Amino acid sequence: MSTKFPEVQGGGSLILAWQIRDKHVLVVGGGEVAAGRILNVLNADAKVTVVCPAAGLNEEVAYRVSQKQVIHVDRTFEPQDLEGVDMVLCAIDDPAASTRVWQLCKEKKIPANIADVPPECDFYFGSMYRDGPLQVMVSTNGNGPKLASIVRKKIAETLPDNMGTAIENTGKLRRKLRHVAPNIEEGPKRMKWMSGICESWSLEELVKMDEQDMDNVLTYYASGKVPTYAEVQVKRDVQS
Ligand SMILES: C[C@@]1(CC(=O)O)C2=NC(=C\c3[nH]c(c(CCC(=O)O)c3CC(=O)O)Cc3[nH]c(c(CC(=O)O)c3CCC(=O)O)/C=C3\N/C(=C\2)[C@@H](CCC(=O)O)[C@]3(C)CC(=O)O)/[C@H]1CCC(=O)O
Ligand SMILES: NC(=O)c1ccc[n+]([C@@H]2O[C@H](COP(=O)([O-])OP(=O)(O)OC[C@H]3O[C@@H](n4cnc5c(N)ncnc54)[C@H](O)[C@@H]3O)[C@@H](O)[C@H]2O)c1
Repeated sequence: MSTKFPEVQGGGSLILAWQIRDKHVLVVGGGEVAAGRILNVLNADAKVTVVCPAAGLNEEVAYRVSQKQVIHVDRTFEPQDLEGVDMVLCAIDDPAASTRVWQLCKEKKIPANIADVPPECDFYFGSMYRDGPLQVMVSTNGNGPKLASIVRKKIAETLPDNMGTAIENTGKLRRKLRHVAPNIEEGPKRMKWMSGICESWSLEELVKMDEQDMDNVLTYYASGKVPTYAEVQVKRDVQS
């Protein structure tokens, strides 16, 4: 039966942008897969501890340890390592030990990912594209990780190189707008005006927008008018 509401399509994942800034992430293992996990969580500003015998560290993980980007515990995993930890990422070549890590995490209610063991994952990793503030993640929900990487590359090919800069500038403009119109009651007007700018300005215009343009475009906000890029440039000519 078709209704006016979206059909529920069970069997998917809840894809979120998890905020782990300054949270404690424990990475168990220091091989190639661990290196990828470490980069992912460092990119999200987490505080990272790696537990792994020094002899097992690969070149990239050893580099992160030497740069003090992560704390290194030079031995195999022990249950006390879970003390004060907010998330666990396990990537070791010892299935029995990794199942033990998983069980302990469940006892302590710590979200965990045991690489390559879907039944022992609270969340899966996905294939990631990053351009400044823009992140695109592709998941095949366990069906084909290699295909996730192929789809991610196809999506990335369709995105302009400067998409990240356009988004960064939009973020700056939105923050400035909140200074100009800080009141909660202004929410609907603020959102309508901001959406208007995003819809009517081209990507190139958003990329070119500098501080002076931002201050000029914000002078239109009070009236609710969404100016064109050209109108904002006219103000600039008068100012110089
Ligand atoms: C996306 C990516 C992210 C990342 O890990 O960062 C990722 N795997 C990647 C690569 C990859 N992994 C494997 C191959 C070999 C080819 C192949 O098997 O297809 C390749 C290809 C390669 O290495 O190029 C082996 C593999 N992977 C899993 C199993 C167990 C199983 O399926 O039961 C087996 C062993 C199967 C066996 O023994 O035969 C399971 C998982 N791998 C996931 C994520 C989660 C589901 C994501 C999704 O479905 O979208 C999930 C469920 C859990 C998790 O680990 O989080 C990353 C690509 C990053 C990139 O390049 O952009
Ligand atoms: N999801 C994925 O994308 C993916 C892809 C390839 C492999 N894997 C799986 O991830 C796991 C790790 O792969 P890898 O290529 O990084 O392996 P690796 O052999 O390069 O690294 C394993 C690391 O675990 C360490 N280790 C072993 N037992 C430990 C313990 N008890 N405590 C702490 N450290 C311990 C070793 O010293 C080594 O550093 C394997 O199980 C592999 O099947 C996952």
